[in-house]
Amino acid sequence: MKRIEVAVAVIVNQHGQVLIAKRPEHLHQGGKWEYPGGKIETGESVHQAMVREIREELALELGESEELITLDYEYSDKHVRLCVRWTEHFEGEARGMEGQEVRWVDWQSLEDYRFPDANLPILTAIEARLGA
Ligand SMILES: Nc1nc2c([nH]c(=O)n2[C@@H]2O[C@H](COP(=O)(O)OP(=O)(O)OP(=O)(O)O)[C@@H](O)[C@H]2O)c(=O)[nH]1
Ligand SMILES: [Mg+2]
Repeated sequence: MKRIEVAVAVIVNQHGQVLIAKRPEHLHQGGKWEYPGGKIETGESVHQAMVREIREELALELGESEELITLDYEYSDKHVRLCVRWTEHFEGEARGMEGQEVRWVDWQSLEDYRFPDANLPILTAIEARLGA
């Protein structure tokens, strides 16, 4: 099965809150919460794809970012590589441009939200950074 490469953004504000969005019901893994992002297009770096997706989905402008974790996961119907980056640099107010619900969540509360199965290592990586 083809593996799709996805740029994923962990966006953190000055209060240690992380921005999450709810995936529309009709999409793959719909109804669950996600770190915003989307598919990397040909010729794009992960950072570039992430900046483009966050502009499209949330109307936020991201600044510099750094790698957090890269992980491969095989859903029954889809294989994904999540290239997850970390940024504390953004301008604007997050809005769900595609009608999706968007929330800033204390990092300690992330475990209360249902994310796609692939996501568990991302939570561990966030906790390692913010909980240290
Ligand atoms: N954005 C995002 N995608 C995730 C996460 N976890 C996870 O398994 N995925 C999977 O990665 C893929 C990302 O695709 P997407 O639907 O966001 O892609 P996209 O924004 O380019 O949308 P499109 O399909 O309309 O082009 C989906 O299969 C989704 O289920 C996550 O935390 N954030
Ligand atoms: Mg997306």
